[in-house]
Amino acid sequence: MRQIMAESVITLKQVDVNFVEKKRSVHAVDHVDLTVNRGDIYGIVGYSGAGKSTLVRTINLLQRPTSGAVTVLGQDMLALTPKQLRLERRRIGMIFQHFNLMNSRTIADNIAFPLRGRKSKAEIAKKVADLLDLVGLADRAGAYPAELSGGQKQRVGIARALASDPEILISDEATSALDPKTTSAILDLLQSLNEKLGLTIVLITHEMEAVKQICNRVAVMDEGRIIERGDLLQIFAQPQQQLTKDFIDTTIQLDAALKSVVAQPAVQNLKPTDRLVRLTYVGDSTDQPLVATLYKEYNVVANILFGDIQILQGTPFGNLIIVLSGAPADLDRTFAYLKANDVTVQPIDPKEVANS
Ligand SMILES: Nc1ncnc2c1ncn2[C@@H]1O[C@H](COP(=O)(O)OP(=O)(O)OP(=O)(O)O)[C@@H](O)[C@H]1O
Repeated sequence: MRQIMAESVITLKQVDVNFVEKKRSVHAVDHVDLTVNRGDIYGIVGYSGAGKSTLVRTINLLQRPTSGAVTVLGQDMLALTPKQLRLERRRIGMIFQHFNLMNSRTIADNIAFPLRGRKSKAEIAKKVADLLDLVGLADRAGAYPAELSGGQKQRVGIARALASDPEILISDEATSALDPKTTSAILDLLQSLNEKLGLTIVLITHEMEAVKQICNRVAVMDEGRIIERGDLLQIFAQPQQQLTKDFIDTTIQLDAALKSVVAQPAVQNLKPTDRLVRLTYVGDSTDQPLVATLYKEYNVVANILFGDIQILQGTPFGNLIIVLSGAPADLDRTFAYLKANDVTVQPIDPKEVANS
């Protein structure tokens, strides 16, 4: 059988960035290893100051690492001459939070800018028209940036980044200045470019929601280090680090759900043997068969107080807050059954939630 091997397009090995200033030094990136494969949409998530921007800027050497190795599309980036580096950077597009457009030039001129002197006027005009079409702005070629909405400006940023047909696109908080609906539309556009053009995307963000929408792989960054990484589904199903869990919980607004759940009578009047738990699962088990099985097979009644099912890469990701009532031995068998079926069970202490 023919095996399709993943082709690595970005490899960072022990990349370290230390900013030394007069009075202090900042270890912005701390010996990071990272491999991004062709066709990935690789999310890097972390709070402000975690080192995400600095890390991704080492990919195209906008930031030179203090030490470590950077290989992009088979090139040892640190071995390139300045001229070679300029050429290599054309294969790595970049988009930014604040769009970085030239306000005195039209949309078409902004997109044409990286192509000047490299192609004939007619070729540039054709390319710009194709790019505007690709990002859904075919009718705005003559407009100026100030006449566009934030989402439209980012579409121009994307078109400009694609002008030199890059194989990799780095997105540095590209949706952070946009409202949720516009964010979602821009993420959809990035996903369609990944599919249509085979574009590899590295997406840095402080919003797990964005990662959830389009990424197939994710790394969580904290204090310059990658503290956890993996396939999106694997990370959502079995997060190991508290920070990763916190980021995932933001996507289901769990804190708000817990607060309202613990105020409900079903929780206020828990019997000593009742168990208030959170169930998390990735995959086919949906709430209804699960609840039916617990009752039929184990005599345990499950009262669902909160349920959230999202679809990640076509696979359900479910979170239930539930009261389980039954005889202690039946409850024990229920927990064993849930564990065997890869459903994570976490006890919830109502007092702790109420006081948090
Ligand atoms: N050129 C610089 N000189 C000195 N310190 C810097 C420089 N660039 C970044 N830093 C510091 O490095 C750390 C990491 O910053 P970085 O911008 O990479 O984080 P981030 O996760 O991208 O956060 P944000 O989303 O806020 O940009 C921060 O403490 C920051 O102050």
